[in-house]
Amino acid sequence: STTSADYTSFPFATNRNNITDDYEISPEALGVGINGKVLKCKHRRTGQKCALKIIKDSIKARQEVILHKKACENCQYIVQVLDVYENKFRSQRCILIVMECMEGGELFNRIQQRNDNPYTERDAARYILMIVQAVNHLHKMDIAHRDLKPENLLLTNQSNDAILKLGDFGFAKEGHNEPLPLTSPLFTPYYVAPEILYHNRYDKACDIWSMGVIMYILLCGYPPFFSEGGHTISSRMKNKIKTGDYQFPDAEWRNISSEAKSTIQRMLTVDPVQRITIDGILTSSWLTELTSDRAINMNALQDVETRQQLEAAVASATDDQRRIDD
Ligand SMILES: c1cc2nc(N[C@H]3CCCNC3)c3c(n2n1)NCC3
Repeated sequence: STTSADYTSFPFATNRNNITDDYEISPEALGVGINGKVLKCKHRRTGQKCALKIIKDSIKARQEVILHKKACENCQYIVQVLDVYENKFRSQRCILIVMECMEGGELFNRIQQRNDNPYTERDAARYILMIVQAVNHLHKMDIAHRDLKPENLLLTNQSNDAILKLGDFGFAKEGHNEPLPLTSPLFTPYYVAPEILYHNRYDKACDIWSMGVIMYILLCGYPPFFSEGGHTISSRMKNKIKTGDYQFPDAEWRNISSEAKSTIQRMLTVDPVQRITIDGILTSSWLTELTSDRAINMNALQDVETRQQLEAAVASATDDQRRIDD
């Protein structure tokens, strides 16, 4: 069960010494989120640049750290947790998470910089595939992230072939590990809620919905659901979300494949039970065609380059031979 007891002690060693013994912390904030700031810091011994998140100690804070550290192991698409410290500042107990520094910043800013020319389907698919891999890794560990958004998707560097990684596990939740005692004679089914019978599967389904919104934005540059005017959510916008009322305006969506649109439609399905799962996305024709023919294309491209290099080499060797003959 996920009672508080599970999160009072860390299942891994944390550092109790003062973090400034090992890291030089710069006042420069890399980013600001609702549950904490992220500062730049540098490992004194190795000089490695890192990111530091300081959160007030609490059961929720411990849950975030435990799930983030567990999730990042064996997954290159989740921001790596390098160190965890338990320190006290002015008698306030704090948890400090040292992470790899994602120098490319938030995907959110990258999308904004592109303002009116959104990604090509291929570029978008490159990012979406990395997000899908991260979410697949989480869902296979029975973890739901529950806060998927471009602000929590970070890039390793400023280049176009940067790797996209998922961070910020402040809302993450581990599903029920043990099966419910549905079969136990002591279990009275009269009072059990439907979501319990779904084994919290709808938690994971909300990640799929969020991915659908992110995929939509990557392909056209604006969100499927928005409120006229300001950023605050309006009741009209809420109703559009509840009824799955969105469009694919022709101007931006005319040249986008029907596979991409149908994949988005399966992700933006209002009923969580009908919504496509992460396995459904991994085996979707849009992703498989794109990644497979991309692989083929990559090989073909390399073949062409190799052939051109060979021809150039032969040509220059022939010139040399002719000069020698002359
Ligand atoms: C690791 C973690 C991290 N978090 C960051 N920013 C956080 C701020 C809160 C919302 N999610 C993203 C930034 C980073 N990094 N690097 N580099 C630039 C900005």
